[in-house]
Amino acid sequence: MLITDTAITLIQPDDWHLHLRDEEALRAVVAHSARQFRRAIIMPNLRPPVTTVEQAGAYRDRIVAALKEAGRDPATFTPLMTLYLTAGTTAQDIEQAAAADFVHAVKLYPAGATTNSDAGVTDLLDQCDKALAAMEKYGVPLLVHGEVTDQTVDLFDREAVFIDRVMIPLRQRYPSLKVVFEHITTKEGVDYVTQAEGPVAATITAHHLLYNRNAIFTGGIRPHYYCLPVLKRETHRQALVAAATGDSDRFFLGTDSAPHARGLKEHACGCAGCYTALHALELYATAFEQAGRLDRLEAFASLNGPAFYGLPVNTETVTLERKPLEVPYTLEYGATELVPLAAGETLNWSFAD
Ligand SMILES: NC(=O)N[C@@H](CC(=O)O)C(=O)O
Ligand SMILES: [Zn+2]
Ligand SMILES: [Zn+2]
Repeated sequence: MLITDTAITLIQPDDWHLHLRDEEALRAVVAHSARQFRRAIIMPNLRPPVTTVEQAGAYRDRIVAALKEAGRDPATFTPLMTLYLTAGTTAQDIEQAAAADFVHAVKLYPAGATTNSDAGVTDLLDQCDKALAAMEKYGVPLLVHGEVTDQTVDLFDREAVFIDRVMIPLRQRYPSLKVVFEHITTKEGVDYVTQAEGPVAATITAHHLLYNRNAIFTGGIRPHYYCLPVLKRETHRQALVAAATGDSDRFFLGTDSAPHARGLKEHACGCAGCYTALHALELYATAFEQAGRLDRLEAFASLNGPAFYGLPVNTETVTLERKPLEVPYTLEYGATELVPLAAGETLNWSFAD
């Protein structure tokens, strides 16, 4: 990694948590991720969800076609596909996933926890024993949206309660199962991942590093800062920054870039998700620079993820220049519009093409 007063050059990063959607939306966003990242773990929460290897293969083909249509060489961006875990996922589904070179993980959405999670699992340990045992056996990682959906649990406590009610019993029953605690948002999440025995890691988004929950309520309600798990108080943000910029190799980059049409965000019941694929590395660099730890960006963005997934480190490099980047107010999104995170603000870094 090379850091000068005017630029940072690092091994090209990967995005270990990305929503690309489908059809028009996919065509509108895919080039943004392909511009900055070499690979990405593609979330399977489409409607209907991607539950089989066959569906994952077809989705991958649509991503590749969209890349070509956007004028990008598909050889420069590899979608790493995932399956959506349901009560119907069989050991055979997992065996097929393990045998398919383009499927890299299985994703747990607790039913009702987030966008397109209705097909998710209502009781993981009860419903998914055979699938989890097969994942442990074949080394297929389980990616978790780690929030309980119990309506008696406060929204801001759902991640911490998930650790006690689901994560700890899960890891006791399947101690060698690889688990990625996706988009962690709390000090409890950081502490758990730092201390847990066995193959456990976590992704952290740029928005959870940059903002606390005040961002949702600054001068009025700001729907473009609403995502799940929701932003937390400042002490949690600080714990996330310490984890991302610290010495543990268990934390790595996952943008959770989750596009929703502007009209569905600015709505009486607005969708959860922040769009960050446009300027992901600029946002992460801003957070690492604020912490005085730009030197840790490469491990977080480019080294720790491949090590956990057992994939090679990329050979290409990318450069961020210290040059103001004005984040646009809106982007085209099929026939509608998309509002990127930090719209209208100016960042100190610009990705160099
Ligand atoms: N993060 C979000 O707020 N939304 C994601 C789903 C998810 O990752 O939970 C989405 O698909 O829109
Ligand atoms: Zn999620
Ligand atoms: Zn997500």
